[in-house]
Amino acid sequence: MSTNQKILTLVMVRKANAILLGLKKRGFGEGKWNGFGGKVENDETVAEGAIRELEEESGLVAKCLKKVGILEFEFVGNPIVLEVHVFDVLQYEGEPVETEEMQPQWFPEDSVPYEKMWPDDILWYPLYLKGIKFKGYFLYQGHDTILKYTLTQVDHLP
Ligand SMILES: Nc1[nH]c(=O)nc2c1ncn2[C@H]1C[C@H](O)[C@@H](COP(=O)(O)OP(=O)(O)OP(=O)(O)O)O1
Repeated sequence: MSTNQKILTLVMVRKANAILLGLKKRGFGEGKWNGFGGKVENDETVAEGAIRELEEESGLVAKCLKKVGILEFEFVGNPIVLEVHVFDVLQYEGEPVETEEMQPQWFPEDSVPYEKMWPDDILWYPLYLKGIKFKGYFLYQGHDTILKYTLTQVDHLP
């Protein structure tokens, strides 16, 4: 891993035809609805980081996770590349609770609040919701404008 790369997790929870999102109350992406997650610590695997962040931010304990995508984000003028590993939670325990970082809420899958989310979400959520694995790259100017991107379906993820 290059020193300019940061590994992050993004954990998606679904039930029936609804998806659980959290309104980020502070930090990176504040004010946006998003899945749960954050930075992977040095002493944990990416999957362990995903499980830890999900519990910290939503109160849910993931029992079974599947990696569904990898997204890379670059911001003009910033040498750091964010590598976000996206997981689907296949099984979990508990009920979502509001935490210091996130206010969780279920959304029907046909009413995802894309206008209040990262602008890349409307591009890759349709693949995610259909169960298609994906890899993406997005170059941002600020937090609202995507200058260019690539998004591809993949059969396998590392
Ligand atoms: N463009 C993007 N689209 C998206 O859907 N999720 C993104 C995204 N860029 C980052 N994320 C996700 C990854 C991760 O789950 C979260 C950022 O988590 P972080 O823990 O880094 O944020 P914080 O600034 O709150 O970190 P701390 O300083 O550790 O509290 O946002």
